Amino acid sequence: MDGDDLFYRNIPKVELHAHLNGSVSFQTIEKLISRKPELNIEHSMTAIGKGQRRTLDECFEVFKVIHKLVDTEEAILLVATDVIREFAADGVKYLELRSTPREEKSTGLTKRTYLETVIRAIQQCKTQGVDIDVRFLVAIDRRNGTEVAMETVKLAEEFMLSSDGLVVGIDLSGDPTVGHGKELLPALERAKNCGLKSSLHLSEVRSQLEESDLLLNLPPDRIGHGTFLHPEMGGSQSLVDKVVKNNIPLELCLTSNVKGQTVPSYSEHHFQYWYQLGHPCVLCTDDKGVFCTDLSQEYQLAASTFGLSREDVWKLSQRAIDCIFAEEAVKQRLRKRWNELHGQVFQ
Ligand SMILES: CNc1ncnc2c1ncn2[C@@H]1O[C@H](COP(=O)(O)O)[C@@H](O)[C@H]1O
Ligand SMILES: [Zn+2]
Repeated sequence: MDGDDLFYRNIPKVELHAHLNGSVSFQTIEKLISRKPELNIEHSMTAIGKGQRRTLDECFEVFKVIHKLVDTEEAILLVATDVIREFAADGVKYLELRSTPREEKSTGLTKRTYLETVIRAIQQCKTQGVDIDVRFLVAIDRRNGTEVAMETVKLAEEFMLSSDGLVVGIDLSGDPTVGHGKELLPALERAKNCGLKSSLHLSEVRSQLEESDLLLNLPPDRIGHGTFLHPEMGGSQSLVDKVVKNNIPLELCLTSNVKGQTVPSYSEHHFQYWYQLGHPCVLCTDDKGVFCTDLSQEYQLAASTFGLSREDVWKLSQRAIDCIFAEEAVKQRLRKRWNELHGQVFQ
C-alpha cells in the first residue's frame, strides 16, 4: 500500500449506504461456496471486477445468486459479522447497514429471525470490541408491492423498539424499473409517523421523475443516488429545489453507478453538481462486494476525479457525521473522535 492509499485508509469514515448482501467480500463468498458446492456458483457470478460493467438488470441477477448462498441464520450471521469487520478494517467508524428481511421456507428462515440474526451480529461485534458503531435500516424491496412494504415497516417499528436503538430506520430499494412509489406511500408515511428515519433510492434511473416528485414530499431523511434529479440529467429544477430546501443529504456511490452503467463515467458523476452547490453529499459503497470496492477507494476516486485536496476529503468525511440517523450523542462522540484522529492522519 502506498502513502496515498494509507491516507484514505486512515481517515475515519462514515458509511451510510451499504446493502448487506451486496457487501459480501470475495473471502466470505469463498466460505459460502464451500458450504454449498452443489450450487456450482463461481466468483464471476457474484462480483463485477475492475473495468467490467453490467446493466442494472444484470446487477440484480447477481443479488439473486448471492441470496442462494445466504439462506440460513448461520450464513447471515457469518456475512454480517464479516462485513462489519471489513468496514472497520477499512477505517469506517460508523456504519449504517441495510438489508431486506427474507424468508426461506426450505431452511426455516423467517423475516423475524433474519432481522434478529443481523442484530445479533451487530451486538457480537460490539462485544468483541470491533472499533465501529453500527446501526441498521430495514429495507423495503419495491418489487414486492404495497402489502409487503407495510408488513416490513411494522417489523421495523417493532425492532426499533426492541433492539436497544440499533434499528434506526428504513430503506427503499430494489429494481428501480419495477413498481411505483405511489403504491408504497402508505407504508413510508407510517414509517415516518412512528419515528423511523428513511433513506430512499430516488431517481436511480431516468424514468422516475414523477415518482421522485411524489416521494420528495414526504420528505425522506436521505436520498440514495438521486442520479437523475437535476436538470442536466433530465431531472428538473423543482426537484433540486425540494432537495435543497429540505436539506436532504445524498448518498453517492461512484463505482456502483459507473459499473451499473447509470452514469457513463466517473467525471460525469453527479457528485460534482451537488458538491459544488455545497449540498450535503456522503460518499458510500452501495455494494462493496458486488462492485469490488471499499470506502477508502471511493474517497480516493472522488478526490482524483474531482481534484479534492486532502483537507477537502477530510471535511467530506467529517460532514457525513451530520447525516447519520443515530441520536445526537453518537454524533458528538464521532465528532470528538474525528478531532482526536486529525493530528494522526495529517502528521
Ligand atoms: C445497484 N443499485 C441498487 N439499486 C437498488 N437496490 C439495490 C441496489 N443494490 C442493492 N440493492 C438492494 O439490496 C439487495 C441486496 O442486499 P440485501 O439482500 O437487502 O441485504 C438487492 O436485492 C436490492 O434489493
Ligand atoms: Zn443502494
